[in-house]
Parts: sequence; structure tokens; C-alpha cells
Amino acid sequence: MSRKLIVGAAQMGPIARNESRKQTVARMVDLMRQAHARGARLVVFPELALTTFFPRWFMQDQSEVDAFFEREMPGPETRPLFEAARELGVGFYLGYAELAQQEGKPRHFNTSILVDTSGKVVGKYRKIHLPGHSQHEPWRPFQHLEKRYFEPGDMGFGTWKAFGGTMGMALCNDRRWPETYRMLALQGAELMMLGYNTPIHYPPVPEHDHLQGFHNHLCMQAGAYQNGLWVVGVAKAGKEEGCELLGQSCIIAPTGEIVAMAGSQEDELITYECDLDRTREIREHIFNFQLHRRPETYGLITESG
Ligand SMILES: NC(=O)N[C@@H](C(=O)O)c1ccc(O)cc1
Repeated sequence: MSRKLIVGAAQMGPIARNESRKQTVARMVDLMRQAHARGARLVVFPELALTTFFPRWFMQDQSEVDAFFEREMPGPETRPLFEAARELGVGFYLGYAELAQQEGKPRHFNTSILVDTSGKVVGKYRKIHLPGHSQHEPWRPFQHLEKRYFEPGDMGFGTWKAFGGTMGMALCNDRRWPETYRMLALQGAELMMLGYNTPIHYPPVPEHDHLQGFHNHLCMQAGAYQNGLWVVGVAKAGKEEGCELLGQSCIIAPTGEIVAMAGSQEDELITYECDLDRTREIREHIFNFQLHRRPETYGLITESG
């Protein structure tokens, strides 16, 4: 199998609170068709791609919260994505809010799945680094209640053999933590897929608002280079329910170079032919883990506190 994989980063523009799953999924299938026309075999969608970014609202009624969650995947409204994968031979990464039943209890996760070109789910990841807060903070112009509506992922960081390589998944805030990339690279990841929803306005430290775009690329470019992997970072962008979300979706080579970037705040597909063998330029040389890492000195990193 070829080690060259044309990957699409399917940035999405705003999703209104009252937009139905059916409408959103139709937008996504359209992006998959564009990807197919450009020869892509894998499309990466944003985090929580099926609905508006609901953690911006404080809700006390759990049924109101649960309306943003998927109880099955695929379900009736998301099935067209899986059918399109099969029809077009285009797999996808999808971020969504997952309501699972584990040992008879409801569990809420911020989840991504990897679906192959036959429409089969081959991997699942549950977001580990949940940002924000868990209580209503009325002083904020909008909330960021991920810590209220989700629990931290319970599956760890994983990789999957698919699309001719070793694929890793992460979600949004995970990209700011170097451990994310290293955990994936140590498991052989050659390409990391990551969807994000990043408000430009950061209420606790507004003097950093103008740095959102810089910090977004800074951490993903560093993560790609220091771990010798491709990074595909995909935004839900634009002014969503009055809240400005960062765009700048991008594909980053293992050298840390941005090789493709979205230029709009709307639904926009960017593609690039990623040669998975290019990971070797880094991993067999400057960051040859076997030769140069000194894990015996890194113990503090895994101690809590
Ligand atoms: N969906 C996310 O994980 N978003 C976070 C991020 O981009 O790291 C984020 C950004 C700004 C905040 O005020 C809170 C959280």
C-alpha cells in the first residue's frame, strides 16, 4: 500500500443552536464529496462537529444538555456520513458528544472516532484534557463548561493501524499539552488528527486574545516537529451564536511546517498529500527516541501534584 495519503481537513463554519443534525450532516457529506473529487481518502472534521459548541451555555436541566449528545454511532441522523464513506471510499475522523451507558450508568464524553473507507469504526478516543470550569461563572460573557458536561476520557491515548499507517487522535485542548503528542508518537503514530473549538476571547486573560492564532499553530507545529508526525488540526470557525471561534485549520508536516491552511471562517476543505514515510526524517535522526531520549530523568512528568 502507498505511504502517500491525501488527507482533507474539513473546517466547518458556525453551527447555529437550532440547526438540525440533518442539516449539519448534509454540510459534512458535501465536504466529503469535495474531498473525494480531490482524491482524498481521509477527512478530518472538527471537535463536537454535529452541533453548536454547547459548553458556552450554563444549563441545569440535564435533558437539555443530553439533547446535544449522541446515544449511538451511527444513529439515524449520522448514518449518511457512514454511507458516504462507503460510497466514496473516504474515511473520516469525527468529533461528537458521546452519551454512553457503562455498568448501567450514563457517562458523558467528548469523543472522536475514526471510520475507515468501508464505513466501519476502527478507533475511538475520549478527550483527556478538559478545559474550562464546572460552575456557572456569570461574570463571563460566555461560559466554557466542559468540566461540567463531560468527564475526562477513560481510554488513554491510542493509535490505530489504518489508511496505510499508524493513526492517532486527540481533541482540541489536548494540542496544548506536549504529553499528548509524545504519548501518540511513542505508540508509533505517524499522523495525529485533532478537531478544535477555540473562542478567540479568553475571559480569564483577555490580553492574550490576539495570541489565539499564534498559540494554536505554535503548539501544533512544535508537537509535530518534536515528535516527527503529521498533524491535521481542524476548526469549527467563525461567529457562532455571537462567539468568535478561531479558524486557521491546517496540515502540518513532521518538520513542523504548515503545508496547507484554511483561509476562511466557513465550511472549507483543504487537502494535502501526506507521505507518512516523511516521519522518518525526524524519528530516525534528530528525535530518534531509542537513541536520544532519557526517560530515566523524566519521572516527575508522570507524578501527580
Ligand atoms: N474546546 C476546547 O478544548 N477549547 C480550548 C482550547 O482551544 O484549548 C479552550 C480555549 C479557550 C478557552 O477559554 C477555553 C478552552
